[in-house]
Parts: sequence; C-alpha cells; structure tokens
Amino acid sequence: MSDTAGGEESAGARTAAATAGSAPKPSARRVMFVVGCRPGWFVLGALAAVAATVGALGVDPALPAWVRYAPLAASALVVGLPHGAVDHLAPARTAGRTPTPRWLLAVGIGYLVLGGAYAALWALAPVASAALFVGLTWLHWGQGDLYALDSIGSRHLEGAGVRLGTVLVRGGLPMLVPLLRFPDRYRQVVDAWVALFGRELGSAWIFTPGARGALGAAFAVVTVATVLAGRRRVSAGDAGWRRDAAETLLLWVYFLVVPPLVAVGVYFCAWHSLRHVARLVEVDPAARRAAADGDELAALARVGRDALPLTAVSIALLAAVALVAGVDTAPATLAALYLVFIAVLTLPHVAVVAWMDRVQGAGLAGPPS
Ligand SMILES: CC1=C(/C=C/C(C)=C/C=C/C(C)=C/C=C/C=C(C)/C=C/C=C(C)/C=C/C2=C(C)CCCC2(C)C)C(C)(C)CCC1
Ligand SMILES: [Fe+2]
Repeated sequence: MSDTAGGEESAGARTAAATAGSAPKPSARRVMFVVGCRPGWFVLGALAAVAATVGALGVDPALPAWVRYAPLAASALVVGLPHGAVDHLAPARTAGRTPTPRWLLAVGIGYLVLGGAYAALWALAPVASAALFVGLTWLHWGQGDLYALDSIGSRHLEGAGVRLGTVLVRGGLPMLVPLLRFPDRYRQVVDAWVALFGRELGSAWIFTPGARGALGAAFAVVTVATVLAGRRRVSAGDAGWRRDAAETLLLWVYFLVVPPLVAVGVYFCAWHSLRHVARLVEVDPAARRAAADGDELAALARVGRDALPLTAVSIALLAAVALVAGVDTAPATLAALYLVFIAVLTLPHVAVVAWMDRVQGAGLAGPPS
C-alpha cells in the first residue's frame, strides 16, 4: 500500500497554513473558530460571569463534591482524554502520510518509553514529578494556545520573544493563576497526587502569601509585556491582537473567580482539548474535507471514531491500575489517580504535539518568517 494518503496536500502546504506569518486556509480558520474557539469562549465566559456575580453578591456557595469533580470525570469520556487518543494517527497524518503499522509502532514505543519512565519517576520522587506535571502542562497548554492563535490568522505573533511570552502567559493562566486566589484548594489537589505514593508535600514555600504575591506580580508583568509586544507589531485595531488580548483577560478573570477543580476541568475539555481536536480535523484528509463542506459535525464524528478505541483502552488501563493499587473510592483519591494517570500520558502526548509543531513549522519550533 502506498504510504501517501490519496488527495493529500504536502506537509509543506499545511506548514504554511499553520504559521502566523502566512494566511491560514479559510477552512482551517473556520474549523479553529467554530470547533476550537467559540465553545470555549462561551462556556468559560458564562462560568466566569456566574462565579463573578456570585462573588460580588458575597455568597460563597459550598459546591457539592459531585459538582466539583464532574468536569474532571466528564473529561475521561468527552474530549479531554479522547483528545490524546488520536496520537497514534496524528504524526503520520501531519507528515502527509497514511498511518501504517510502522507509524503506530513508533508512537506506541514512544508512549511505552516516555510514559514508563515518568511512571517510575512518580514512584521514586512524587513531589518532583508533581512539579514536573505542572511545568509540562504549562508548556503544553501554552503551545496549544499559540497554535490556535496562529491558525485563526493572528499576525501579531511574529517574533521569537512575543511567541515565547505567549506560551508562558497562556500556559501560566491555568497553572499559576488558580494558585494566587485558591492556594488551599490548589494544595489539596497536589497533596492528593503525592499522597497516592505515601508522601506529603510538606511546607512548600510556593503556597506562602509572600511567594504567591511575588509570582502573581511577576506573571502580571509578563502578561502585560507580552500583550504590548504583540500590539507593537500590528496596526491599531488589529482584530487578531484584540482577540488575543480579550482571551487573555477572560482567562485571567476566569481562573481568579472559578474554583480551581471546576475551572481546570472545564478548561481542559472546552478550551485546550477542543483546540487540539480542531487541529486533528485539519490533518485528517477526510475530516478536513467534511469541515471544508461546512459539515463540522461529520468532521467531529470522524475524530471521535478515531479516538474511541484508545480512549477505551486508556479507561480500561486506568481501572486496572485502580484495582491493582487498591485505592479507596473517595472522589479526591479517584481524581488524584486520574490526574497522575493523565500526567504519565502527558509526557508522550507533549512529545507527539512537539513533533507535529516541528513538521508544521508551528509553535516555538519555527517562528514564522
Ligand atoms: C496513543 C496511545 C495511547 C493513548 C494515549 C492517550 C489516550 C493519550 C491521552 C493524553 C491526554 C489525555 C493528555 C492530557 C493532558 C492533560 C493535562 C496536561 C492536564 C493537566 C492538569 C493539571 C496539571 C491540573 C492541575 C490542577 C487541578 C486539576 C486543580 C487545582 C489546580 C491544579 C492546577 C493543580 C495508549 C497509551 C492507549 C497506547 C499507546 C498509544
Ligand atoms: Fe493536549
């Protein structure tokens, strides 16, 4: 069988579409808007508005546990876990190839080696592994947003400095801002990860008011500097820059007002994962054609079909780990186990996405000329 998918464009053609300097194809832009961005703006915007109103009224609703854990639980089935479950097909497609058994084996070995090494690190050094998880997520979610901004045609992100700043800011919003406002809840979540391995976080300096104040001030400065650096590269009123600035403001407010478990769980599904799904549509010829014909639902169904087998395998793996480890069934423990499991998948997932960036000349791998 030929290694090249019929009717596919060259990887180079998509490379051009993926970078900020060149105009992305209208269909790619539309998919990123319709599938990747609009649902996230709506859902996070609505949640932020509700949480801000409740806060302004001086009410502090004690959310029942099932509400707090619901978004995270839903992410195992809806978009969250599935967004990585196409990793076995995405590299070949990004290179303009049909995923053959050799491609699948290469990805499988990558998952085994990187995931296995990180799982071993969790057992040996859980506190360092937890810090690495937050750091990796910071990078990965930042790169995901940079890709999305590029693919909706932003022109203010040309230049290594503003690109690096964008990755730092967009990744730091979900990883750092919840710590500034909700240190105790942040700490409970991370504590639960390391408790799975019989360890404690101890008196981590990062949760002290002084450290949070300094980190918050530094992050606010980086945010403003990055937004202004982008502004200098385009004319006044540039739509792409205004959208970026508005998203940044929305995310700052969202992570300051919505309690962290709900905020991160909803963001994971409705923001990061949907943006990656839009990217997956673009690299799959059949899904791309459906989307170009205006049938986004068919395109999504195709990605869903591709994601189904390995989502099921991953859930079965997670259930097996829970049974073998004999963890208790308290929601906090189950959530911790799920997040540590995701952490182990995150390292190879980040490697796959970094590889896609390299092939497409996107992300930090290739500032547009
Ligand atoms: C391909 C393949 C597969 C599959 C895969 C998958 C399925 C993947 C996925 C992936 C994924 C799915 C990824 C994800 C990611 C995620 C993340 C990265 C997250 C993070 C998060 C965090 C980090 C958070 C945290 C927190 C909270 C939650 C609250 C509080 C605050 C804080 C911030 C702490 C398997 C293995 C079967 C086989 C081989 C091949
Ligand atoms: Fe991802």
